[in-house]
Amino acid sequence: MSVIGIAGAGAFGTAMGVVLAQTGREVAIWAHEETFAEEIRQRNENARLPGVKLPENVAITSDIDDIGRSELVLLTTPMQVLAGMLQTHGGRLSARAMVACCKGVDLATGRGPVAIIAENCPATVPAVLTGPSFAADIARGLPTALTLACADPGVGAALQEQLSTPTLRLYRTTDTVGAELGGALKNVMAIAAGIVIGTGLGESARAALITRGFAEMQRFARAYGAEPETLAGLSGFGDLVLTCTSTQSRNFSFGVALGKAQYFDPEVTVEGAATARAVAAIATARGIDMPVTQSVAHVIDGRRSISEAVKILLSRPLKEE
Ligand SMILES: NC(=O)C1=CN([C@@H]2O[C@H](COP(=O)(O)OP(=O)(O)OC[C@H]3O[C@@H](n4cnc5c(N)ncnc54)[C@H](OP(=O)(O)O)[C@@H]3O)[C@@H](O)[C@H]2O)C=CC1
Ligand SMILES: O=C(CO)COP(=O)(O)O
Repeated sequence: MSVIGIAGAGAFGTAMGVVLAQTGREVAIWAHEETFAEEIRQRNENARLPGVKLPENVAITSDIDDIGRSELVLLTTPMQVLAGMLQTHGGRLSARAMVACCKGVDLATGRGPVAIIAENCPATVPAVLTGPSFAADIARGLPTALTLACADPGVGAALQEQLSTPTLRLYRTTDTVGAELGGALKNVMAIAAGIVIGTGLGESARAALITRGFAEMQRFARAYGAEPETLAGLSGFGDLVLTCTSTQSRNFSFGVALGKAQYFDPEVTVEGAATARAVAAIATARGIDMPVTQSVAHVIDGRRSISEAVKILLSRPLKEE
């Protein structure tokens, strides 16, 4: 039986490993540090996904060769380390398809995961798995629906079959650009929504922010040739709603902490921060109007206070919706 390889032993990689193993398949999860791999093996649990025991058919390894010959590899590292990881290890991965689960835009290059996979692993077919799904929900077997995007329709259909489970329902598209941008941009909006709630601006303001944030996401994605339907689907609108309204979201919680001027653990993965900076820079260079994203980038870099950012957003010229 073929092994499903998972590169990145965080909450999401572990949750995917658990749910896929429940269908009887062999899964190998690669951690980049042996000490962490050993800790997971000892406890039969990953501290990044507490309370979830690993089934017997999930192996934890720190040897990239243990996932090297997998037919299929899920890439579950944070976005900002994806390029470095594939530059180092991509040559050892011979998978026919690699499915990026990370959400964001690479700050150094302005690229999404598909372009990074294509550059580092040209023989593989890149795909994207994204949508509204907290790792803890997936691992607990709660119903979850995601978008599987692959430009090759045949490979996309095969991946959809391979990665769907009784609780994880995948919808298919060939629009990888729309899928990866939806997942990247919703995290920026979640930080903004968190700031709105943290500063006490209210639920009405959050609804306005989500709606105008969605308009902004669509504008940016359109400039890259994405299909509007993709943005309106699970990978865009669906994930935007989840992440902007749940305290389970790290991006939202980071925004709340910013709004309340409270400490936030820098070790926590907050993909929207680097993505806000990356997208703001691209938007400026390409003349794409992205006021919420620009404000988030300014606030997290300390170049603007939250009250200044809100004032600027509210004093923009009145226009048609
Ligand atoms: N958690 C969730 O609910 C969801 C997450 N995602 C996405 O999945 C991606 C991963 O998130 P998540 O699993 O939550 O993150 P976590 O913070 O839980 O884990 C990230 C993992 O990546 C590891 N890592 C760090 N640097 C490297 C590297 N250079 N090479 C290999 N591994 C590395 C970390 O190891 P260490 O700490 O030991 O350095 C850690 O185990 C993100 O893009 C996120 O947006 C998508 C949907 C849901
Ligand atoms: O992407 C996610 C849900 O779909 C997880 O969101 P956070 O990274 O904000 O926790």
